Amino acid sequence: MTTSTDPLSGRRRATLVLEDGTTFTGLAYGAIGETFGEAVFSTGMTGYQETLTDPSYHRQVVVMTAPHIGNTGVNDEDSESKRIWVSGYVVRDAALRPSNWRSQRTLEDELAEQGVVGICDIDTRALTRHLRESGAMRVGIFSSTDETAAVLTGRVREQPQMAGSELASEVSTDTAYVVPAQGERRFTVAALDLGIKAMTPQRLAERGIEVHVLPADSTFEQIQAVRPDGVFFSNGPGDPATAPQVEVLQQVLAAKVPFFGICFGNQLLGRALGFGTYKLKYGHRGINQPVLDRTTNKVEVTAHNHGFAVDAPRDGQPVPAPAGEQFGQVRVSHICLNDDVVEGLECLDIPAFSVQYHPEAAAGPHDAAYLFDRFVGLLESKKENK
Ligand SMILES: NC(=O)CC[C@H](N)C(=O)O
Repeated sequence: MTTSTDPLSGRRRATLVLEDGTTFTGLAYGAIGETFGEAVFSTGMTGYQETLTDPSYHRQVVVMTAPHIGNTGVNDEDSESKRIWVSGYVVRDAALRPSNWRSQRTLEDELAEQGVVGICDIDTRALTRHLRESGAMRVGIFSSTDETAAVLTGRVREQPQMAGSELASEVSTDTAYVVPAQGERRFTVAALDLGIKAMTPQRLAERGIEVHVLPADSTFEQIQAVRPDGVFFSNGPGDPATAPQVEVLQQVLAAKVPFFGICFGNQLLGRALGFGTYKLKYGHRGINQPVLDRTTNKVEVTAHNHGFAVDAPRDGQPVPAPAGEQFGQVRVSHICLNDDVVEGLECLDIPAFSVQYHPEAAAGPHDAAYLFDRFVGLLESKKENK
């Protein structure tokens, strides 16, 4: 494949190679070099800064279906963590210059500075359709090698699969920290950082919760040490089937400490209750996914980023938790209206629930903000019964 310079744009040529041998030729975007990951697509039309900095995208190459990316630049306020986590970035038409009153730098400079290899000027519709038909798969982006397509395909196939990868430990905080409650402190929550997005503790703090963010390898004793009124498990990258935190969560549930989980946290609640998790063909990523909340029968438009899902009875009928009597009855509380994928779990006998999507809404619609209030409700009822 050639890495010669395109005379019109002055950019180097770059190649995207999927593990099935499909290749797309475009132009280098961001850092020059090579990168690998799982190719996934996001349908969000805004919020690329939040997407790029969401630790759940660790080891994924994100293809944006919105054709024009970079228009609003990058600022110091919207990042969901301290760095960009995607391992590669694929866009159709990179904005030549940002135009937004909040913009402080260009997206391309940010990608280059953080060493994120990307590609632009490829047919992202064709690539997305391919991923939709064939499923998410391993991919490489190359802008610094002249090796043949066959050689590059072979190198892509040597990369680890997403299924079976334990990644939360690679993105979690090394040390615990506290996000103070805004206004009067009403509750203390221990939040296990499996790849937590900055907006999540923020949403809790806004409701008078002091949030103790703890490293992913925290033990039940370390969680108890902050004397929490409730426990939260965050979003995060990787395959939930590999997560060692399930045992800790079972201890939390057995102790009847109020629990709320988001995304990876929902998958871990599913596994702690004895359900399986499985890999979706191409996942849900975007900010316009319709979900039904069975408690209110309301439909909400929600932000998603998940490639795995919980395998639990979808009809919403309560069933005994397969992991044992101590967990009581559980039901699927939320369902995706596009494809019937499980989007939420609710325990009926212990104070625990979770959702597969993103009520913190960064980026995304705020329809699901009520879930944080539901958690506060659980914390309140537990405190009253103490
Ligand atoms: N955003 C998340 O927490 C993602 C969870 C998990 N890694 C998945 O892809 O399904």
